[in-house]
Amino acid sequence: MTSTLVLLRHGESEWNAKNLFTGWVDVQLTDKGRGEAVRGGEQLVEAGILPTVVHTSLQRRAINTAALALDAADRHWIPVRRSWRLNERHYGALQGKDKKQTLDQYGEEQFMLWRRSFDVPPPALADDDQYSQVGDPRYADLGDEMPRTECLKDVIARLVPYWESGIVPDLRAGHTVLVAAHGNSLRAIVKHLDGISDEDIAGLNIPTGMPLVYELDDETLQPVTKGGRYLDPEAAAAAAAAVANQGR
Ligand SMILES: O=C(O)[C@@H](CO)OP(=O)(O)O
Repeated sequence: MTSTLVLLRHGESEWNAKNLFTGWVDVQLTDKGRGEAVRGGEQLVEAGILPTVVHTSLQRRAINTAALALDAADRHWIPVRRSWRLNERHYGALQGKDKKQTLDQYGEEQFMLWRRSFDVPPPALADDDQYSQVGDPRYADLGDEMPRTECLKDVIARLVPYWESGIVPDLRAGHTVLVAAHGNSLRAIVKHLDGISDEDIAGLNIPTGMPLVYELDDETLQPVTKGGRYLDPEAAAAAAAAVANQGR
């Protein structure tokens, strides 16, 4: 027997459209992003995959994507769980910076280290920066855990406890679980599930608004098929390549 897990990156956000590093800045979806979210929900219906519980980050692009996709699937009523541990990677001092300008200023190697290396975080964001989340009430309980920058390794360290305590129990209870989150928090889940090496994860990119479906063995919760499956694999491959090329 298997359990079904659906990973869904939010639809295009306003800062995706402007090519800005986003991280914990709580930007809105664009009209295109809202359309992607609805289409994601329609794809789930066409595939006969109906979520019975949804997990989201605390960021509106993921929250609103989940709501739009579930509404399109007539599943707007299912239980919702949210955690900061599903938030996008905190992008440190790069938050709000233009990706192309950053590439031009620092060069390809440093740019890609910051974007995709496993363990090199960008410089920390100052607490008085306009894009800091210090003082945001939704993070009031975090105390020392509140990040000022993160690399993917840091995201895995804060996300896996939620995977174990929040998502695994729902899978074990037989739920079809939808996780609506972000490019890098979902890369963390995929790395954890598929056992991808610290080097190889650099090459993995997740497109916006496209459901990625994993069947997990009930006993081990290991993927039956590594990498899962996109419901529209050709469109997902093209969109993932575009994410990889951002800044160029
Ligand atoms: O800016 C961000 O927060 C992320 C996702 O949009 O960007 P990147 O793909 O460069 O990690």
